[in-house]
Amino acid sequence: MSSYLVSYNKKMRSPEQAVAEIRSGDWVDYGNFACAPLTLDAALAARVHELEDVKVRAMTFPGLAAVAKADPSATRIIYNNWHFSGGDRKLHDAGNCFYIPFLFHEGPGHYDVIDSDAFLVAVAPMDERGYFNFGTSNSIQMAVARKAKKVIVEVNRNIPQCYGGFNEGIHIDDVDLIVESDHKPLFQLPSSTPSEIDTRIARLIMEEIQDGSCIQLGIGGMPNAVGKMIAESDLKDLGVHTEMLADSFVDMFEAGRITCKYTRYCPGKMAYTFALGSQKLYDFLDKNPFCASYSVDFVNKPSNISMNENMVAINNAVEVDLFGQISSESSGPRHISGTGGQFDYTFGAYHAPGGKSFICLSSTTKGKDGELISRIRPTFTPGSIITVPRTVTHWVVTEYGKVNLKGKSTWERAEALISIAHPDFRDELVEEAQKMGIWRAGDRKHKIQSQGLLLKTA
Ligand SMILES: CC(=O)SCCNC(=O)CCNC(=O)[C@H](O)C(C)(C)COP(=O)(O)OP(=O)(O)OC[C@H]1O[C@@H](n2cnc3c(N)ncnc32)[C@H](O)[C@@H]1OP(=O)(O)O
Ligand SMILES: CCCC(=O)O
Repeated sequence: MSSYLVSYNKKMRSPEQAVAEIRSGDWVDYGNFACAPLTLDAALAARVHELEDVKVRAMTFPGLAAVAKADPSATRIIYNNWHFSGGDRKLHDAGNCFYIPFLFHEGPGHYDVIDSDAFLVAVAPMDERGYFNFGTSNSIQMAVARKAKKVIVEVNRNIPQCYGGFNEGIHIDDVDLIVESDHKPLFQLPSSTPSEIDTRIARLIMEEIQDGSCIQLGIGGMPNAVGKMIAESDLKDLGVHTEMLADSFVDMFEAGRITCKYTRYCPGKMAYTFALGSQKLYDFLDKNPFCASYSVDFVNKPSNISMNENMVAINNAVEVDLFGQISSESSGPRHISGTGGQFDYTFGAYHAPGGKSFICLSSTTKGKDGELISRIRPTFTPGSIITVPRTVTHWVVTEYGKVNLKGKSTWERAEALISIAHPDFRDELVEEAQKMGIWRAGDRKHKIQSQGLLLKTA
C-alpha cells in the first residue's frame, strides 16, 4: 500500500465525525459552484442546535444550502455568499443569505486579510501521486485552502479531473480530513434555447468577432446564444480566455472554431477558472489537455486579459442608465447575483490590442403585472448596485443596435443609449434626459426615430 493510501485511511472520517471539528464562532468556507460540499453541508446543518455564531461563506451554491435552510432566522449559522445562484437568491429574498461584495480576481487576495477556520470542499478521487483535483472549480479555492486552519475534503468520483494551469488541486499532505460523499452527479445548469431577442443581439456581436479573436462569455442566456452562433459560423482559430467555461465552448470546439493558435497569454489552451453546464461539458473537461484551469487571480486579472489580441468579452446586464452605468447584480436592493468577473473582463478586454467588451441586455423586461419596463433607465431605482461604472463601459447592445460609449459626453451617451432603447420608451427617456441636464440645450425639439440614429428636428 502506498504511503498516500496509508495517510488516506488515517484521515478518513464519517461526515458527522468531520463536521464535529467545527466550533461555535468559526468561519467556515465552502467549495465553489458545482464543487460545493453537499454531504458536509447536510452534516453541518444537522448540528444547528448545538452551534452558535458559525459563519459560512459559499459561492454560487447549487440549490439551497442545508445550513441556511436549517436556520431560517440566521441566528445560529449565518450564511454568506460571494455570488448568488438561483437558490442563494431565494434564501436572500427570505432573509437568510448575505452577499459579500468583491471583484472576482481579487478573491484569492482577500484571504490574506480574512480568517478561515475550516474549508469544506468536494474534490475528485485522489490520484496515484496523492493529489485531489478541484475539478470544475479552481476559482479561489487554493487561497482558501492555504488560509483555513482545517481542510476537509469530500470525495466525489463524478468530479472530472481538470488539468491546470495551476492551483487546480490539493495534495493529501495539505488535507486534514477526508469524507466519502454519496457520489451524486454534479449539478447541471438547465439548457436554454436562445430567444428571438438573444439571437438579434448575438447577430450584432458576431459582426465584431474576427478570425483569431479571443473569447470570454459571461453567465446567462444571451452570451450562450453568441456561443451557439459562433459554432454555426465559419470563424477560424478562435482563442478562449474566460472566467466560466460553459457548454457553448464545447459546441464551438467541436465545430472546429477554436484552436487557440493566436492566444498570446495561455497559447494553445482554453484558459478558464470554473466550469458550469451540462454533463457534456464535464465529460469534455475530464483529463483534457487542451483545457487549463487557473485560479481566478490569474484568469480574471485585467492586465492578463488584456494580453490577448482581439479579446472579445460578452456579458449580460440587468439595467443601464442614461449615464452609461451598468447594473448587473441587483434590482433596487434586491440582490440577484454578483459583480463576479463582469468588471474584470469589461475593463481587461477594452485594454487588449483590438479588444472589445460588450454589455448586452434586452431593451425591456416585464414587471409583476406583465407590464413592459424599459431596461434603459434615466436613473436606477434607489438601491440598485453599479457593477460597471460609466468610465469603464465600452459597448452596450440591445436588440435595437449597439453603441460604443468610450469618449462620449453625457449628452452623446444619452442619445446613443436612447437610440437602442425600445421605441415605446424613447420619447419618455428624452424628456427625462432633458430634466437631468444631459440633453443638448436649445429650443429645438428632438425626436428619436425608431430606426438608426437618431435626432430629427421637429
Ligand atoms: C461567469 C461569468 O459570467 S463571467 C463574468 C460575468 N459575470 C457577470 O456578468 C455577473 C453579473 N451578471 C449576471 O449575474 C447575469 O448575467 C444576469 C443576472 C445579469 C443575467 O443572467 P440570466 O441568467 O440571463 O438572468 P435571468 O433572466 O434568469 O434573471 C435572473 C434573476 O434576475 C431577475 N431580473 C433580471 N432582470 C431584471 C430586471 N430588469 N429587473 C428586475 N429583476 C430582474 C429575474 O427576475 C431573475 O430572478 P428570479 O430567479 O427570482 O426570477
Ligand atoms: C463568481 C463568478 C460568477 C460570475 O462572474 O458571474
